[in-house]
Amino acid sequence: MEAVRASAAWVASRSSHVKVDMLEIEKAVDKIQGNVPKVEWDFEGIHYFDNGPLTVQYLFVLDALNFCFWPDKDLTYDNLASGLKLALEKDKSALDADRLKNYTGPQLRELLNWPRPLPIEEERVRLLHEVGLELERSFGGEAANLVKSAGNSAASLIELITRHFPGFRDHSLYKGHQVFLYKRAQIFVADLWGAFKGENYGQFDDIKSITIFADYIVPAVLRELGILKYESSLCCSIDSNREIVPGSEEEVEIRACSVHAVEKMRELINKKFGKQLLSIDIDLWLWSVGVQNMALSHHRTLSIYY
Ligand SMILES: Nc1nc2c(c(CN[C@H]3C=C[C@H](O)[C@@H]3O)cn2[C@@H]2O[C@H](COP(=O)(O)O)[C@@H](O)[C@H]2O)c(=O)[nH]1
Repeated sequence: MEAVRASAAWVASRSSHVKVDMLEIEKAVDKIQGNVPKVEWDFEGIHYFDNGPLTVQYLFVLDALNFCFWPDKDLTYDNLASGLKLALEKDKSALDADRLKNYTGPQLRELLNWPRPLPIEEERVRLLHEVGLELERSFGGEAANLVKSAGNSAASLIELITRHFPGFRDHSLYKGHQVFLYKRAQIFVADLWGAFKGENYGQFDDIKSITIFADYIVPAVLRELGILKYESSLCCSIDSNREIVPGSEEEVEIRACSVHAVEKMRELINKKFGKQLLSIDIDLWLWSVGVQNMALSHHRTLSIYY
């Protein structure tokens, strides 16, 4: 994803509220001697997997809704992944395109077995409808056909997704420049790759083009490691749980600098230790550290992108 890598670097070079500390990247890399702890995809054991097209449908719906859990303090990504899994195990047609087109908010809650309205529920419902309609119109109702159309290319799949599904167009304007982060489109590719272990629907010959997924957990871990430095008013806002406006310089800088910092970390590890590490490997390690550390404060932005 050259557009993501390039625009993240562009933001990092002009950033004023967030800085990437290269010395701290070097220290972190030396500390682990270039050995990024290997974290297995689905280390939590919460995802649906049957090695076929229904898994692809599951992952696409999962990543269509994979954003903004924090407004409900009890809701996490785990609830979404395991809720959709249980729903599918009960009813194999629960995620069929014609069903996705018609879910209401209360039905979605019921599907996920969640007792109260979900954060930004109307948007979640709208995005489900968008997925159902467009899958039906252009891909015979099946996310598996969307993946097949990309011909084992991660970059082509991301292009297809962002062309057909506006809800996945995770971009913003920063100092007059269009910045692409494509978090949910990229994480869908990574989920396919992880679930199918690089084969079948998970075979992507250019998997190394994927960057990390700019969410609200990885930046918090990078800050904790000292790799991201925030100016004091931003520190204050985050530590006091004040919301950061979507599309603000602060928000774009936090996300773009996270992508850029991990790209620099990966380049350094690969150069210094002769490895072929992927950004996905670093992402899953940092993310798993972050979600297990409940004390980390993260930035809070109401967004459908992450
Ligand atoms: N960078 C990055 N962000 C990720 C994930 C995942 C899950 N990936 C699955 C794939 C394989 C594993 O087995 C994982 O289960 C979710 N998120 C983001 O985190 C936030 C939710 O946090 P909390 O509210 O605490 O649940 C939210 O923005 C969500 O979009 C990841 O891998 N990387």
